[in-house]
Amino acid sequence: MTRRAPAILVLEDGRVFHGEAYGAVGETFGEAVFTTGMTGYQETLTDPSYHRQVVTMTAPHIGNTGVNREDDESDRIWVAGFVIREAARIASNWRADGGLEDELATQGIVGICEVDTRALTRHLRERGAMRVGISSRELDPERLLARVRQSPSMVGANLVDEVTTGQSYVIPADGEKRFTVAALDLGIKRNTPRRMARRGIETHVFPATATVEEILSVSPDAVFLSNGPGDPATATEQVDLTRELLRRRVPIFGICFGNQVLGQALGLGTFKLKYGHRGVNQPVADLATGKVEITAHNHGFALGLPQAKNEHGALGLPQAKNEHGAPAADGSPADVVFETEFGRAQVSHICLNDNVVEGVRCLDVPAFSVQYHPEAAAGPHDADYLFDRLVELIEGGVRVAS
Ligand SMILES: NC(=O)CC[C@H](N)C(=O)O
Repeated sequence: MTRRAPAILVLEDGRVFHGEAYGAVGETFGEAVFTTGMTGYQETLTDPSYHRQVVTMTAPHIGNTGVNREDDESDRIWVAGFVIREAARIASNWRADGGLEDELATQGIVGICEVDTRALTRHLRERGAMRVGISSRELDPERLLARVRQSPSMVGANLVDEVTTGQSYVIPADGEKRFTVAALDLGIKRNTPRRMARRGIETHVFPATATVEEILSVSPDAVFLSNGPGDPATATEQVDLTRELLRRRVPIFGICFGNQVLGQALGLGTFKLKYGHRGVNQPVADLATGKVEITAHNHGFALGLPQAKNEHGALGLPQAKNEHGAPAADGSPADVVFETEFGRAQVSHICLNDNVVEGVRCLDVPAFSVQYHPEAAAGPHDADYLFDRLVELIEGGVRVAS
């Protein structure tokens, strides 16, 4: 085996990791984040929500299953850089049609391997997500650090226009068409229309700049607000559009960035989590049923309710109040109902690791959204029922006060 070129990774706070070039040889900058998924590197790499992020895989052995043409979540790799511990020397999977490293190199994605990813992850958990640079060209940490500190921050980054489709397109229903959904592409993953198609939904995907008139021109039964990269506080156009849809009582379902957009349309704020939630084993409670689901996450921001501060002075879940404004008897978060311009809304889901708001549901207009990923690419599938709730919402079967 030929020796790899040396590479360095330098964090904004000056911490340096040494490794070897993996994928394209070169230099890259972005926000350093980690994901704990033991599987699904291909879905991660091609998820547009990771645009401008340098992703560290905590799974220690990456590339084992190569890459295939079926698991891509979009038509390219979006991560700004890729950090792994050990590169698999052989790709072995019946669906593989290439190796991961070749794919990264072909797409010009700079990566680094032989990094102590456990130490890097612990550092990010202690200090929080921060900017990072990887280089297999500039090997002087001080010089690279200066460039890291000049690179743009994720806070305030408006990235939706960089990932959205240029043209609208249609994903047909599987079998008989029952419904039409207009999806606003803020960085949509391919598996979402696929999950909808299974339920007889034809999805019309629109660019992020679509107007209400354009969206309503396909007579949608519901509007879907997709996941996407960047700081949701910059999504003012999409928030305005969502407010107009709420005013017209068009059914709405949102995922991740879409949840942050719906939440803002309801008057909530967003805030940056210390190091975010990324992985495929995050426990979420559905407060309507009391069930806990294991879910896929990829978010660095979350919705905060106006009074939202927990005992650590952070995170999204407020002091539980019932609809009369009194503290819930058992402190149950299920009673977190808040007033919006569009009637009452409720926190529908929370993350059991840290109480972050993971979903909201309107009680007086037909709209709901979740911060995590029911499309489950890559897995697990516990939250698939949310697409059934979308169908129920369309059919008017979801509890919507008159
Ligand atoms: N997956 C997503 O939609 C991410 C939303 C947003 N960019 C965040 O980091 O929170």
